[in-house]
Amino acid sequence: MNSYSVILENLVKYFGRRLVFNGIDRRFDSGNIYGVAGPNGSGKSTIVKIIANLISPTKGKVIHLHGDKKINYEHLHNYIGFVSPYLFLYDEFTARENLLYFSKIRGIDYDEEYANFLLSELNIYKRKDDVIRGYSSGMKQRLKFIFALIHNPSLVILDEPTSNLDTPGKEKVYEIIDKNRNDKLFIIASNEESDLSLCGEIINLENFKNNGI
Ligand SMILES: Nc1ncnc2c1ncn2[C@@H]1O[C@H](COP(=O)(O)OP(=O)(O)OP(=O)(O)O)[C@@H](O)[C@H]1O
Repeated sequence: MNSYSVILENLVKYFGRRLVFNGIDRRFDSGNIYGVAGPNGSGKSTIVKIIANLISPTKGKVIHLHGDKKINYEHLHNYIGFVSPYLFLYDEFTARENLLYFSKIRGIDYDEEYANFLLSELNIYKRKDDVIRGYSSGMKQRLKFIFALIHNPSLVILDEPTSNLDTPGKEKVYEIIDKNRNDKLFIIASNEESDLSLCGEIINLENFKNNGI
């Protein structure tokens, strides 16, 4: 498996005149788990969305490397798994249909066996043919993990990964992260101490608020 890296070069984000963060230079390498911390509104979701190329930085850039090859943004979705409170599932479809259509949209072969394995791991296999509308918030969160992992991505970005999860759900998520920590790159945005305790290195966004004055 090739290594995967994300390089942030002088990343700056403003929304209008409000500075979110300024001057972030970092390199993240696979085989590691990185944390992004900071109080509510400090920019954790914003920075991970920028890393996933869902929104643009005001200044600076993000480089994704697979081995020593730079990845074009149009192919980025093949390499990234993203769990986020901002990710929406199709409420009228079942879990299985959601996974199937998601794979089609992404142009990846749907691996039913692997999907069933993940559904069992996350303990929602028995509900896979129920429409999502009837899922609890914790079940939806479990399904988001399956979405993030189904295409075996090199980079897994987790924004508030354990929100709505019960203790067995959290433990399962930590177990999956631990199993994959050697060959994937994990970036976890969270304020939960138990999430951050998995991380070898933590960026606190409070340290990137100065205006350069
Ligand atoms: N689309 C947007 N337009 C304007 N301001 C925004 C937008 N998205 C986020 N912000 C602002 O950017 C700042 C950072 O928000 P963000 O959601 O990244 O913080 P967070 O650290 O993830 O917060 P929380 O811990 O509450 O989830 C906040 O001041 C927020 O109001």
